[in-house]
Amino acid sequence: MEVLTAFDVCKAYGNRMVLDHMAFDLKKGEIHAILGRNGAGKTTFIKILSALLAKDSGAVRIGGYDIDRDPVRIRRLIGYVGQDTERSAYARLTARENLLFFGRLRGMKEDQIRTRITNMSTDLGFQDKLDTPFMHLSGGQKQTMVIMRALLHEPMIVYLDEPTKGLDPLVSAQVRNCLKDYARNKGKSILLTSHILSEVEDLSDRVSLMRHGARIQSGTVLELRKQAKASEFIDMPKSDLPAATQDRLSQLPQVAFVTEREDGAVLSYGVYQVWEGMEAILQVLREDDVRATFRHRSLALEDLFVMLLGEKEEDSLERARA
Ligand SMILES: Nc1ncnc2c1ncn2[C@@H]1O[C@H](COP(=O)(O)OP(=O)(O)OP(=O)(O)O)[C@@H](O)[C@H]1O
Repeated sequence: MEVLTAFDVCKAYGNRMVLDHMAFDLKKGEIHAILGRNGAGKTTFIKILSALLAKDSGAVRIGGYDIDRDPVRIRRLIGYVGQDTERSAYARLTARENLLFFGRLRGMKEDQIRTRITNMSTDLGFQDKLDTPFMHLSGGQKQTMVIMRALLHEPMIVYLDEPTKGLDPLVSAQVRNCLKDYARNKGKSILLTSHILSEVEDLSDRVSLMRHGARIQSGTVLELRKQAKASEFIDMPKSDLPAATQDRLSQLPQVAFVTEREDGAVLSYGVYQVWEGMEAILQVLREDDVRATFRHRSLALEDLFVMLLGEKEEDSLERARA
């Protein structure tokens, strides 16, 4: 059952189209991640879904309400964790005072707020920070408190814009467990954006890929994996491969996709059949008398990101498999 549907949502800043007929839906109890490169329009879209920013056209329904007719009711149904953590709480109040204040504002009873604070702070290892003024918390601790603020009144839908940005690995894992529990055991829905693809893979039931303000793909991580142009990768240090060998390898019919790791140090050759691919690659290395260290690995969400969203896709590094 859908708790949120959005159709044909358009938004321009001046004459720059940022959302171009964006469509999206969120089901009850679902964690749905929106992925896209910087500037794809994710934050703008979430602000529109939160009734914080007006769209130019299109339709959004949340919990049976239309966002143009019932923005106030819709705001009551959602919790929002934006990227501006600093301005999401009162600096001089302690974390507990902030949470009590926002809970009261949401119409919660005092004992209900206190119980939620105790439970969430235990889950997130935040008990000993509750009485620290917000301004004296570290960046990660502030972020944790802002997440608690969003979940406090147990809203039907929570939007999280890069929720674990700036958190250490332990706290990130606690936040992820807390979010999973919120969706799986309380039946709530979560929309998140993240650039940490392992996190998306761990958390999400569904993923939507966004490019230039529009959704270009949607599905489970498994479904997206099936669309990949290659399923196995042979990684080799670029410095081990002369340019001529790189050319020959990229021309191999067994190689469906070539990508370069962000730092430019490693080339990844995507193949369908690992043995067949490896044999062909080794043959070229032998013929060119090149000694290269190489590593085999299976497809990661990062590879999908480059294949489906990356600029390299348009750069002809990738060749369609005949
Ligand atoms: N208030 C604004 N006025 C003008 N342009 C804006 C405004 N807010 C965002 N933009 C532009 O709209 C585009 C989409 O921005 P948005 O923040 O929605 O992207 P995003 O996908 O969330 O990016 P990121 O992953 O970097 O957070 C960007 O090019 C941005 O510069």
